[in-house]
Amino acid sequence: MDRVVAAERDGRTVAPGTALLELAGVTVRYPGRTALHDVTLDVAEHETVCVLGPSGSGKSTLLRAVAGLAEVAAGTVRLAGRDQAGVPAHRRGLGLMFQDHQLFPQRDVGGNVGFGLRMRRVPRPEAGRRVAELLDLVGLPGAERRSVDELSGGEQQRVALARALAPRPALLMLDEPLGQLDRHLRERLVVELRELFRRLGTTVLAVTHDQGEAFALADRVVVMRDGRVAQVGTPVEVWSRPADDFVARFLGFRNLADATVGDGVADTPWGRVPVPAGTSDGRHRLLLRPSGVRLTPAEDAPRALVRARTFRGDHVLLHLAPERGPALEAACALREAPAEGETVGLAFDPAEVVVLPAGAETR
Ligand SMILES: Nc1ncnc2c1ncn2[C@@H]1O[C@H](COP(=O)(O)OP(=O)(O)OP(=O)(O)O)[C@@H](O)[C@H]1O
Repeated sequence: MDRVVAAERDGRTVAPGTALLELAGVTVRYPGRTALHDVTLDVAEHETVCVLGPSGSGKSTLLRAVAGLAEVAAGTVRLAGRDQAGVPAHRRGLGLMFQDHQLFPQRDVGGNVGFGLRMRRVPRPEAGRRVAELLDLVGLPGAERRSVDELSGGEQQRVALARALAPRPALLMLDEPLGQLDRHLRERLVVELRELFRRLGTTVLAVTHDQGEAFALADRVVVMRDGRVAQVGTPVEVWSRPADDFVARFLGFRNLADATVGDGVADTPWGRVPVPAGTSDGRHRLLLRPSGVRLTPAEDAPRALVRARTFRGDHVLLHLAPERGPALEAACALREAPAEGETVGLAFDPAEVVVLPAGAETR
């Protein structure tokens, strides 16, 4: 496959190219509601971008706007520099794989994967070669003649992926690509997909509500909230510096409170908490990562009751009811974890305190 060879040669060693997809101020309205507000986003060539967000935040609408399946009320969608206004969905050169991947049950695996090639009148021998190559790539070598309804869910998902990739789309768009699979299979497929996209040099825009999946797959993630972009960044950036209270809560953090900082220490509902060097004085919103809430035998430390413990594999999450302030979560090694009902002293590690903008509380 020439493109595979080229991609393997150039791969990700080339500097990120220009944006393949550019959304500028894109707004989409449905009757009675605006599903996307003024969304601006670039996806570079060879990049995988995952759109994350709660149900109803506009993730699918964003894909639909790019695909030409939702009317753009304001703003522009450009692909390879060309404005897509008025370009019908089937002329945008996109590969689509939606959650209900709907293989054609009356066609065998080869018929499904080759569907887009027949539509494009790719000559039979070449189409056959490409189908075989793609089945190899997705880990189903020689499966051409198998019937799709005898495949497992994961295998069907791979066939759907091969079908989306067959016409060599400039941009592959995935909507909850692994949504219906069990966790174990999803975790495995996510690694395989990432590897596959790297080899092919595919540019991908994917939507998922699963944070783990997005972080494992994406070069960058976009967190959506109520039709707007709440944050864009690499998984590490978003995880280590959530833009605001909403993103922090979406990522599963619960230890959030208003605080007043002075001389490197914050006054919080839980007591005094040291903050990272360089934090400006004044009002802030603080996130205390559970890993930064430490247990201490110090007599003068603020105290908390251990209400519950949740086993998390490599650590235990303690659900604490502090004497002062709202509930806190603390991560602690299994062998050091106190029992439920014990009272413990608390200390806070400034390296695990994240300072969010003041007034960022969202709920
Ligand atoms: N065809 C439609 N007509 C009217 N409203 C719609 C339509 N499609 C979506 N919406 C609304 O637009 C908003 C965004 O929907 P969208 O499907 O983009 O969200 P999502 O983030 O993909 O959600 P989910 O994770 O549940 O799939 C929602 O409030 C939804 O109810």
